[in-house]
Amino acid sequence: MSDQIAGPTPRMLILSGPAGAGKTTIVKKLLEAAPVSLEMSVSATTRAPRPNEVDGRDYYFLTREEFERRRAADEFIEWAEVHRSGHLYGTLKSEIQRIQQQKKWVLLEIDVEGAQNVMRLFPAALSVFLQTASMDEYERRLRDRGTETEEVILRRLRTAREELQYVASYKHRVINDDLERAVGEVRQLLASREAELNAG
Ligand SMILES: Nc1nc2c(ncn2[C@@H]2O[C@H](COP(=O)(O)OP(=O)(O)O)[C@@H](O)[C@H]2O)c(=O)[nH]1
Ligand SMILES: Nc1ncnc2c1ncn2[C@@H]1O[C@H](COP(=O)(O)OP(=O)(O)O)[C@@H](O)[C@H]1O
Repeated sequence: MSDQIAGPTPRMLILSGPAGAGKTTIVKKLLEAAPVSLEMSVSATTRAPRPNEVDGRDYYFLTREEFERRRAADEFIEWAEVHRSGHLYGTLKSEIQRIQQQKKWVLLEIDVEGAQNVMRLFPAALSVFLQTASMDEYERRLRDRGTETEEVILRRLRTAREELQYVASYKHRVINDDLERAVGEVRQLLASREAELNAG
């Protein structure tokens, strides 16, 4: 599966967590400032873009046919159907290659299922599960964001409860109650891992 990717990089950060946990917010802050040079792998998805999203920057927005064609052509290192939404999400090999060629850290913001597959392929990757302080807080944020219907919110809450069972498979867990502290923790993890890799 990873055959086309030269030398599986240990410089990879996998970030997962329930919808509304703050992944997008934290990724944005990391891309603004981090102790290592890192770049986001832009995923492909069959879901529709939100009003502020740009094709090729936030996601590659594909039709289901195009996604399936690329999947059949073995263009993904992993893919998953997320949130029982019926929508497919996947990490393109070409993205990993593009970032590796620049000798940067690869940042993957992917769901728990996809993350399990990537961890198998790249066991040396740094993995972080992002959590909110409580399920109540999580629900409040999801509602405050105001981008989803009630049905979607309820489905995501169910998914979030299931996802919590995967926490143990991540190397680190960061609680995003205070945003600056949470971002600081992730930056610290990156710095420590980079120092470790440079030493060894
Ligand atoms: N497996 C996998 N999951 C992805 C990928 N890209 C995004 N996701 C996950 O898809 C889920 C939904 O993302 P999105 O539609 O942007 O909604 P959001 O979580 O509310 O921002 C999140 O859990 C992401 O981590 C990918 O390439 N592969
Ligand atoms: N530490 C925090 N405290 C309060 N609100 C936060 C915090 N982190 C993120 N948020 C807010 O929570 C909402 C969901 O965050 P978002 O980054 O979109 O989550 P995700 O990408 O995990 O779905 C957004 O409105 C965001 O501004």
